[in-house]
Amino acid sequence: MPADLIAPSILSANFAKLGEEVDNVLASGADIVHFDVMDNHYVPNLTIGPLVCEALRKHGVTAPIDVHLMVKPVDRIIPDFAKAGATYITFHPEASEHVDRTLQLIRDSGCKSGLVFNPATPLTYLDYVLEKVDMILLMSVNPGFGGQSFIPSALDKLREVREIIDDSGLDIRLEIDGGVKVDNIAEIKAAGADTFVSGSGLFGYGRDSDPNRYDSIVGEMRRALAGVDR
Ligand SMILES: O=C(CO)[C@H](O)[C@H](O)COP(=O)(O)O
Ligand SMILES: [Fe+2]
Repeated sequence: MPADLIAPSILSANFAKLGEEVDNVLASGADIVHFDVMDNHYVPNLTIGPLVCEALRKHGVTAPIDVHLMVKPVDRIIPDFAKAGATYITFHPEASEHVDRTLQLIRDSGCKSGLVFNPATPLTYLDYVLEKVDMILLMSVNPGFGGQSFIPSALDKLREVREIIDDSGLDIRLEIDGGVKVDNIAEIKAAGADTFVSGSGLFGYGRDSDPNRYDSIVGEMRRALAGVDR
């Protein structure tokens, strides 16, 4: 069974001291850094690019960096993120002209590849490309902003994807993104997720981040996860 990975979304971190924030949340026991890239075109918000990813690597971050691309077009930014130190690069299939080519480009760039599904995006995008996918990311909010509420239909979708992955016998992570908190993380794992993005639930969206709380929140998430089977 794949290990549970906690993936703080730095979208809700204090950007004025990002390196410190990432160090603190990783020291609290989080596993991978979720890096939200928004282009004010595919989604109505604008965030960070390869320079910031590279800066985190230069700062000394060695944990995997999970780049969630919410951009259109997709392909031209992939080599830049690979050079900047991305570990995973995931993208929304409807933002790519050629999904198979984009997945291949990510792997050829030396990164792990993933497809992201919005709440209303059908899973048929997985047909024919499953063998080129290292991660499936299900959105449990509509993309563009942190701090939104978990959309419950994502639980059924998780169960569906868990079955697809298990039936395939492939080594594919199943990540959930949006509205994940201490109080719902257990039922999300029970539905099949193994990688849990949490932004506002960890850093605190719209209020001051408090590094002293990261230990206790990551600890509470771990305890909640330990109590359920996938
Ligand atoms: O991709 C995202 C938004 O498009 C973010 O990763 C996501 O919303 C995480 O933030 P929160 O845990 O606050 O929902
Ligand atoms: Fe994300």
